[in-house]
Amino acid sequence: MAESVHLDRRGVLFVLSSPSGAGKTTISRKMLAADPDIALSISATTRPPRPGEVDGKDYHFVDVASFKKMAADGEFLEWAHVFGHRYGTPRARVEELLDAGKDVLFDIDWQGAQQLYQEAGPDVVRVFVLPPTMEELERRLRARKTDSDEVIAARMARAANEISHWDGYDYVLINDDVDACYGEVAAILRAERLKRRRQIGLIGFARDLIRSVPDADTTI
Ligand SMILES: Nc1nc2c(ncn2[C@@H]2O[C@H](COP(=O)(O)OP(=O)(O)O)[C@@H](O)[C@H]2O)c(=O)[nH]1
Ligand SMILES: Nc1ncnc2c1ncn2[C@@H]1O[C@H](COP(=O)(O)OP(=O)(O)O)[C@@H](O)[C@H]1O
Repeated sequence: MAESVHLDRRGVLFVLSSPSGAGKTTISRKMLAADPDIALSISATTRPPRPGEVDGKDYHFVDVASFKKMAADGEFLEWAHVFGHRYGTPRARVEELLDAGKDVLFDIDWQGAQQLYQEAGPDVVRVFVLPPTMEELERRLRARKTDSDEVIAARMARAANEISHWDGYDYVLINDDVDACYGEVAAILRAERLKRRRQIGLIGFARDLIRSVPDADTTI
């Protein structure tokens, strides 16, 4: 059997955004569990941890002074205020993952998606997840049992604003059935990985194929 071919490619910066409660964390976890070639960008945040969240795994939980220092030192690829707290993407981990040949998953809001796109342009793939209805969104926020009524009300109040940015994304999905939605997200990632401009190894591979034909007619 012929040796299998491995071609180098540019990593995908895969952004998942949604109004709070629509299911992006659930979908992210499925992606990370199923696919060893993509890893999560772990954001820093000044919001307090929720029960079950692990420092350094879900977020880096930091105080405002530390966050401000990180921002002033240029440690963030992007950062934004969300729900009265600061959230930012540390640059170093993203660079390390890309250097190691991984794709990177970002669970960030529309402001982050916009800033990342300004930094990394065509390497970024932006996916927005919508809830089937606003009633279902609120039901999910309550079912999660991680936030007080006050926090849930603030997240619902902000949801319409977040949704209004849907048209700044490359793909928009409705998370009705979570497995179906995850299947769509996985299909997007598979197709984006195959894009010609990401497959930088193709240039040499195609050239070698052509050169390997002794009397190739390469005139057009
Ligand atoms: N711009 C930006 N947004 C972030 C970052 N990390 C998380 N977010 C967004 O901040 C919002 C609040 O996140 P969180 O408090 O974990 O609640 P969630 O909406 O239930 O996931 C979500 O829209 C996240 O996508 C970040 O590093 N940068
Ligand atoms: N398609 C779905 N149908 C029903 N419940 C869902 C679905 N997707 C996610 N959930 C649930 O809704 C809640 C919010 O999901 P989560 O992934 O935390 O949202 P987000 O990260 O967007 O805030 C969680 O309890 C999760 O289990």
